Amino acid sequence: MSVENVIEVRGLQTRFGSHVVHDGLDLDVRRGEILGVVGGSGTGKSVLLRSIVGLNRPSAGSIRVFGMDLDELTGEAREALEQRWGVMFQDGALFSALNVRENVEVPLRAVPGLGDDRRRALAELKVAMAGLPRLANDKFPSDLSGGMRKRAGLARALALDPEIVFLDEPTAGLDPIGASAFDRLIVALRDTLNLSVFMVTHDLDTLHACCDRIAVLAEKRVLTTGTMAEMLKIDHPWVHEYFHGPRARAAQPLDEGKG
Ligand SMILES: Nc1ncnc2c1ncn2[C@@H]1O[C@H](COP(=O)(O)OP(=O)(O)OP(=O)(O)O)[C@@H](O)[C@H]1O
Repeated sequence: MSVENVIEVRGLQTRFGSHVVHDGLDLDVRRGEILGVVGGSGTGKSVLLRSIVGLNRPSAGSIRVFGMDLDELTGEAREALEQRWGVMFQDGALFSALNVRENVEVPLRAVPGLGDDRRRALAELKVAMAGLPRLANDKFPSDLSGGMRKRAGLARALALDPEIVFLDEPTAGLDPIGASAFDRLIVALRDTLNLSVFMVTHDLDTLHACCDRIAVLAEKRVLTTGTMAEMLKIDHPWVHEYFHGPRARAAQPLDEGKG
């Protein structure tokens, strides 16, 4: 059975002035998978996410999402493609002057013919789906904990019933219990909504708990992709240190740690 790729990146080069961040980067994201993107600080994980969603223009190479190149689309066609994904940025990127429900309503305002009541009800549904209590709807970002802000950002990413969700370090800054609850939420949402998930993370527990495959960014490209079991066998200094270092051992589920 052939695997359907929802994202295909080929020969991507990204440069800022003389600083080359990506050079000859290839990556596939398969429909229905949770792909974890890891790499040292500054290897260009967030820039890759921003490039795929069209916020950063590549210097060379191609990025196709659902078989379409964002750069070749204009106007309504580009908007239609952009509405097939949702992005949760690292700090939630919420509008501080809007409460949680109003933040989630922002993308819904682009839907033609959606009345105020229905838009409000839909936003409240997404807030609930992101695991926030009803009373969170009326709170402003400054009144929320870091974990609640992340969930509000997730609710906004889900507003338009996306097929792909991009998550930039979803568990960063969360306590271990909050992070593990967030991991479970991501898997549950993928399963119930048939999402494909592109997730930048440093969190080894999240990689174990959520990710079907992992892509490692190093040397300006995707050095390797595979399952956690495959990562454990890679003989590259950074990959080995990352997946076998002290933190990795602590994150390993007990059955994997044996033998
Ligand atoms: N708009 C920009 N202009 C110039 N340089 C940039 C810009 N955006 C990112 N960079 C540079 O690109 C490199 C990669 O940044 P990026 O944020 O993608 O790293 P990262 O892998 O996500 O790191 P971290 O794990 O620390 O978040 C960094 O050196 C950063 O300074």
